[in-house]
Amino acid sequence: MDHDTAIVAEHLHKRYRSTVAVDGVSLRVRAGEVVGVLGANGAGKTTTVELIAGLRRPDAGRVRVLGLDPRRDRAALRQVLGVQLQQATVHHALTVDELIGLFRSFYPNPRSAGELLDLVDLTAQRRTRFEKLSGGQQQRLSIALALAGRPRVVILDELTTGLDPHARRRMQSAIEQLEHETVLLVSHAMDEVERLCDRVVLLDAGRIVADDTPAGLVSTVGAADLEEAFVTITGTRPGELEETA
Ligand SMILES: Nc1ncnc2c1ncn2[C@@H]1O[C@H](COP(=O)(O)OP(=O)(O)OP(=O)(O)O)[C@@H](O)[C@H]1O
Repeated sequence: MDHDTAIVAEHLHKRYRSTVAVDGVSLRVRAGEVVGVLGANGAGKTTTVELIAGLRRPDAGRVRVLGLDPRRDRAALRQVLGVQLQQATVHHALTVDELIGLFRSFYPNPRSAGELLDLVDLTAQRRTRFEKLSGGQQQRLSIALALAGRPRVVILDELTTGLDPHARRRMQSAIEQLEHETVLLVSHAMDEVERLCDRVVLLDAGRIVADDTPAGLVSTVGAADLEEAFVTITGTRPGELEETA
């Protein structure tokens, strides 16, 4: 893998019992690129990023993140990869300060607690236990925790879903401020993808059906905007459930 490449996924397959979730996904992400992963509900986005993060084992295929095998090189990967998932799995009785301190302690050169609190606008909640935070605040904290160790690669699964407009803008500008990081961003918000992403991959039934810049995708199908391109290619709207046979 050359130095320019941050993520390589080759021919990934993942099945859950009778459901084929990921059906031959191959993807290459250059260092510093911000790539959006789009698709209807159930298209395989979360499974794909979980395979890349090493949280699930592919049935077939190969993943490398900065040259590391996510399952074999777990400890090394944890130092360079930050992951924000839909379901936070943190200790609910700990306060915001304690969780940030805990995550900072995992890394040799973490972002400061003040910077992290400011980034996600939780300074006023720093002494609040996780379980007492609102859903949106918990989500913002999980973004701060994903960024605590200055990861070189960041995986964000639904960065702003469920956040109010102010918090959405705030989280998007936090991601815009990341300068050298490689970002894989699962999103249903087409405005967010157009704003943040250099490139988008569109999944449909576990396969990549488009891989282009947002503008390239729009012009290829002759759409007015990314949302219309999404509808044209997948036959569903972003966030809508995919038709199953
Ligand atoms: N743990 C699991 N066990 C069984 N089936 C699963 C599991 N996780 C996902 N699936 C199925 O695999 C398919 C892909 O799911 P996945 O969560 O990857 O899609 P997604 O594109 O992230 O969807 P969403 O937009 O709703 O988050 C779906 O049909 C889903 O029902």
